[in-house]
Amino acid sequence: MNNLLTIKELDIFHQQSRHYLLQDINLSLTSGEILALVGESGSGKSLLAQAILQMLPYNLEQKGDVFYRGQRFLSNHRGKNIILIPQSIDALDPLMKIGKQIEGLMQKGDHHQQMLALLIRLGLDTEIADRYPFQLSGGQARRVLVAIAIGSSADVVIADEPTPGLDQKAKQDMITLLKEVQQAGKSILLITHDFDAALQLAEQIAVLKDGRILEIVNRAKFTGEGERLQHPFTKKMWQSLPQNLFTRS
Ligand SMILES: Nc1ncnc2c1ncn2[C@@H]1O[C@H](COP(=O)(O)OP(=O)(O)OP(=O)(O)O)[C@@H](O)[C@H]1O
Ligand code: NI
Repeated sequence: MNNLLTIKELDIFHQQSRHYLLQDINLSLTSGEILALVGESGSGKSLLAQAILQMLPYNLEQKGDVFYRGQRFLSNHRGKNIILIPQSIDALDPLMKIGKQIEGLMQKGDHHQQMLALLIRLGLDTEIADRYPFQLSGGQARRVLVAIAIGSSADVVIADEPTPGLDQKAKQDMITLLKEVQQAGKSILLITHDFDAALQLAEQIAVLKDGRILEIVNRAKFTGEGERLQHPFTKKMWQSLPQNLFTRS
């Protein structure tokens, strides 16, 4: 199996109190795959993204291993090999024009032309290349974050909560954009509380609860009343989807 990103026995804990936020996380992302990690708000999803990239807040510590293509992850893999689509659009550099931010992580060729082509491909007006982040709408800024990921040399994309509180149309647009990321040849670790979005995108779904992964389930197992699911929590999550509530009587 061609593993791009492997996470082994990863723990995250408070430096002072040794209180554990995440425990024994094991995941592997294969080439071309979308793997979803689904968990409730506050379950530690963003911290996991930060730990993978070695960007945890100073008061937290991590233990365990992260490998990129079999090599221990190093901070110079960040952006070049593994890129984050962050949860917050504030992650854009406020002082740099959008065009420059997209070109920043591109590797070869005519960056300017590639950048403009990307904007068009993602349904954005090329004029925004000359704007600053504060001049964009929230939806445009999210698209720009996706454009940066597609344009970068990284082949692993960690998408942290890409569909937060979006209306149905905006959410479906974002799902289409993430499929574009996959079609651009990248593998995605999709981190989300939106189980429905995860089911639409991912082949494998890891269920996070109380700091641990309960099970990693193939999408095909989400059928009927959930009889092929092992864990009661996963079953409940499946049965609580609006479309399943509707069909049950
Ligand atoms: N620097 C920190 N020090 C101590 N606790 C923290 C720190 N950062 C986050 N936490 C706590 O860790 C838990 C997990 O936070 P995290 O942001 O990873 O959640 P999340 O699953 O991404 O939630 P959401 O879906 O709302 O984005 C939360 O309870 C949060 O309060
Ligand atoms: Ni988060």
